Amino acid sequence: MDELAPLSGDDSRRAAKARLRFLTAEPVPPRDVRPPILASWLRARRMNLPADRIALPYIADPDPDLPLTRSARPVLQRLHEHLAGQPISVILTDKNGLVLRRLTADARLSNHLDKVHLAPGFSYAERYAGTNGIGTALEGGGPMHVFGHEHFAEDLEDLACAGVPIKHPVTGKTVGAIDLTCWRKDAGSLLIALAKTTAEQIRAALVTDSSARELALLQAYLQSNRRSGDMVLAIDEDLLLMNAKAQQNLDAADQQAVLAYAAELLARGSTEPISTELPTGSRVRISCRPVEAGGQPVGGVIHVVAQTVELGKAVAGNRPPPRPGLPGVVGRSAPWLGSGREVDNAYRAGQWVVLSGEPGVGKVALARAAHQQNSPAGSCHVIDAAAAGDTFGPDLAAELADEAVQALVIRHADRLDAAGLDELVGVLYGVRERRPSNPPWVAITLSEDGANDPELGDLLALFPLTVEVPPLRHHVEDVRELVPFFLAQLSHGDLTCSPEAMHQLLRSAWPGNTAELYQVLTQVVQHRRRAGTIVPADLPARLQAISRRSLSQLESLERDAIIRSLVDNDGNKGRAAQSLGMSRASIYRKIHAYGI
Ligand SMILES: Nc1ncnc2c1ncn2[C@@H]1O[C@H](COP(=O)(O)OP(=O)(O)OP(=O)(O)O)[C@@H](O)[C@H]1O
Repeated sequence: MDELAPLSGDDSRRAAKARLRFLTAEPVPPRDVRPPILASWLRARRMNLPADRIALPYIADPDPDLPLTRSARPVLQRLHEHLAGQPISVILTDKNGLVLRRLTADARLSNHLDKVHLAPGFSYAERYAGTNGIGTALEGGGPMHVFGHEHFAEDLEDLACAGVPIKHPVTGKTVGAIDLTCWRKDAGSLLIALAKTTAEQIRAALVTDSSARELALLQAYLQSNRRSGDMVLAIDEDLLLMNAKAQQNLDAADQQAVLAYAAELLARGSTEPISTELPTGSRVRISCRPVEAGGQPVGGVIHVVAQTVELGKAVAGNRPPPRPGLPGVVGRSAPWLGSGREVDNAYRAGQWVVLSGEPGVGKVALARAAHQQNSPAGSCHVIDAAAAGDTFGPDLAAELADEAVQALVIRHADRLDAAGLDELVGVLYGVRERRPSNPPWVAITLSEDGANDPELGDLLALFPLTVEVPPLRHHVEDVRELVPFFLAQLSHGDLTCSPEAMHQLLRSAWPGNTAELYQVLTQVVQHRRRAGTIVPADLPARLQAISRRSLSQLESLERDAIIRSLVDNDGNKGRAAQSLGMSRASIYRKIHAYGI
């Protein structure tokens, strides 16, 4: 049987019989089915895929700005026009089989493809759809033609498809696939030839576009590098350029942190510099300028400026050894360590500090940890302003007058009413006069909006520094350390977490942050009275149900923007979509995909 020629009537009947035999676990004569098809059927069987229907999950709203989508656009459009009204559908997918675009001129074929979910947002990877032109071509890494009964799922038996992987012209890696799908009865050997030519044209367009993009980025980088003596880096999706100064002064952890900050600035479209501390303790100012080519964003040029003379390796040989994290808290991600270092430095400098962030992110925990690090023998008191009674002012004054109190944390300061705020400001103003030789260190915690509340102006004037504590979803990798840390406290080391349960915990968005993780583990420990290993079935149902992949940093920023917009628009999805400049359909899909 010719590997790429369409099946004759006899071949087709033989393939139908072979499929039936295969599904009823009878031996399949090798001449009745092509070897790559049989191999694919076996893979589908191993994955327990249903053969009687197609059951695909909706994966994600395709990004119209992927380099592949952009480069392929004119090629697909031209082919679509040439096919003028023919019942052939032109389909572009990413490297995982996620359908990015579908162009179909024929309404009947288009309806059928909708029914079998061969549509943008669904993945035709073999692991979901079984044997098919897209998934099987991607699996085999070469052109693949799948006719009628050769499809594993019965729903696809009326179709024929020819898929060809698209390889990146420079890296040679598969970046996507092109697929032509038509009715089984219309299939001809030209289908695969046409798919191959189209894949080649897209590859050529990728060469032109990626060199234009890379050239624009390189020019912007070289200009910045020539003009400034700063550490300069440039990034796009695949490329990282770095000058010698950045290479010498930033170690791997610092580089990663700089790139994470730059990605955040680029996503926000912000050119305002940010000041921060890097994991090795260097204080720097980071700014990021977006670079465009042909009106499309291609990446950014990052400037990193050292803010103190002690900057890490800038003083060669004098680099202080990296300090460990603060006592009593765990987590090694750059955002978490960065916040910890800022609070720690503030404590050592006697600088009062505002800790702002979502509920349960660990604001009080960080303030306590900084105190523990620097004055382990002294006492640190925490007052909750949300529970303040009539005697809030006098209680606070008494606490602060006590010379033994070296640190005071006032949590939820933004929940005080106007009178409470006045009292707080009055007491804090008086404290340095009353304890001139031994002033206490004071930290207040605010919700993320509190820092911008004009009512808090007088209070905030007393605090020169605000440290943002990141939500857990922005450093979810720290869950790996938080879980054993909390389990040791809650179960005295009797319980450990299985890799499968950890996998589920790492996938949650943790809207209640670390406090929610602690609560979940408390529940698990209470329900599981026996010592041993926590498995997914021990977790609350909502965590067991999470099957989404982990979100990238940009995706989690997008999810946050959608949540904020929904809150601002009282949950009205239409208005939220409008204010974000996305369609209603997109916001519905994203709400579903991000599990909002
Ligand atoms: N990195 C961490 N390591 C260990 N424990 C942590 C960490 N972060 C938070 N916790 C613990 O998580 C719980 C919640 O933290 P914390 O009370 O400090 O949050 P918060 O941001 O001050 O909350 P809220 O805004 O509700 O006042 C506490 O039990 C705290 O000890």
